[in-house]
Amino acid sequence: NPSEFGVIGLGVMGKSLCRNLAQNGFKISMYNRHVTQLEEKIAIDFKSSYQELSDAKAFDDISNFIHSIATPRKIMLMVNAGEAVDKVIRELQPMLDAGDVIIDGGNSHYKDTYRRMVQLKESSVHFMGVGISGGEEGALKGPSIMPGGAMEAYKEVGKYLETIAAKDADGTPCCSYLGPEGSGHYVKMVHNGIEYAEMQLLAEAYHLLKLQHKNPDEIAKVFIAWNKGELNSFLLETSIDILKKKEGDDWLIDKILDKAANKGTGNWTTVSSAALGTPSTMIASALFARYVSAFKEERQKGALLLGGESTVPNFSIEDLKNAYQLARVINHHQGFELLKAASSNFKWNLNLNDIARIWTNGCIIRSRLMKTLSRSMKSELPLLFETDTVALVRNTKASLRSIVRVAIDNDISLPCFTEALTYLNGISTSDSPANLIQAQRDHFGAHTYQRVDKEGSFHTNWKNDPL
Ligand SMILES: O=C(O)[C@H](O)[C@@H](O)[C@H](O)[C@H](O)COP(=O)(O)O
Repeated sequence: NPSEFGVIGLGVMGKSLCRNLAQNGFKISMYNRHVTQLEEKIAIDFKSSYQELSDAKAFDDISNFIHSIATPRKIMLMVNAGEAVDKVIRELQPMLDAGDVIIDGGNSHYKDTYRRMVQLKESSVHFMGVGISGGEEGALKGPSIMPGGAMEAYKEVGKYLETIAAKDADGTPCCSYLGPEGSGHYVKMVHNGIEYAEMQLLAEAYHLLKLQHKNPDEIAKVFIAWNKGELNSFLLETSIDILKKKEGDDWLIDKILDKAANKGTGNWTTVSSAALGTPSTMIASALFARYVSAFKEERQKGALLLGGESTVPNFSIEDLKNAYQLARVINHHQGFELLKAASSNFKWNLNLNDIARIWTNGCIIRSRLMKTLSRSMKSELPLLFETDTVALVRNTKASLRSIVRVAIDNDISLPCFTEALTYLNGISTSDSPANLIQAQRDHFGAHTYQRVDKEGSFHTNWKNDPL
């Protein structure tokens, strides 16, 4: 009997998805390419390692793999983003039939996804860019899935993706068709952008508590209390696990080098927000905080040459908690505003409530806040101006102000907390100083300006002396 679904690429995510598909009763074929003598056994060894894969077919020859799958074929690529995807497509395309569906489940750039869609269209093969979030465990037990591409293609593969996906509070799959072209990968990219700022906010809270000479266990206790309430989230739980992890008598966290890496999605999100003219300032701050962290030697030299004397910051846990809650809401507001801008710019007609719903389970940014947003978010109103958020701002802004003040007074760098307050003040300033910017642009570049008292655009000879 031919298989009904194929998976190419048995890395961490590929393996978990195969087991998830098999555990859900799907007849699958698995393929991993030859690289070294090791490869020889990858697919076959993997098959023999798990009972649920007993009916699965394992291949290290791509043509046998292709011919083991019923047509129209449904094949998911789980290979590294970039050239690896193009290489596999070049190998596959000559062997595929019209109507087959190729799904790219990796963290690919949405523009690459669109290019590949156009390329495969020449062979009447569908290509879908599908964001998959949740890491190794999520992929096995139920990830959050963000499909983009032709609806016609989704009709072929939706059943498989929805079955393996996490389920929301009502039991509905955290997977539904999002839109055309690279919209699926775009939504996953923004998911990761929000993830960057969420992680950075937790790192900044950890930093402040550590500067109060709290040890990792004591910091974990603070986070455990937060996790019981409104602030409950997967990333908070992850941070608690990490803070409690010991190596002998030492905490492992204290042994980890403070240089944050990245694989590109935060960068792409920041580039896209700049291109779309949407201020995703917290995601950008989180990305650049990772870049600053990479300059370890310079930071050590900076501490000696430029640093102030280290002082113990005096702040209340209550203020930190409120500041964290508000900063998270501003981060989500900016993320959804970026999705809104992309949806209108690319004419994708994204359903923001459904995206929030898909992000309530399975993914890295799943949280109680996301559940609230999936129910309350009204697409026409920016999240920040919604009644509940306005009330939250009124109740917690003082805390955010005091946390940022403590950072400034103690020479502590809190990029995301500080940016949250800066953005909040900026977006609630009716008379900004941008009028001087416009005049300066007109002065040195004749770029013209608009007036508050007359329609039209104006240019002024700013030099009082005649030209
Ligand atoms: O949603 C997810 O499951 C993760 O976001 C996943 O996609 C991956 O862990 C990212 O690559 C992390 O991004 P960085 O490597 O850039 O931190």
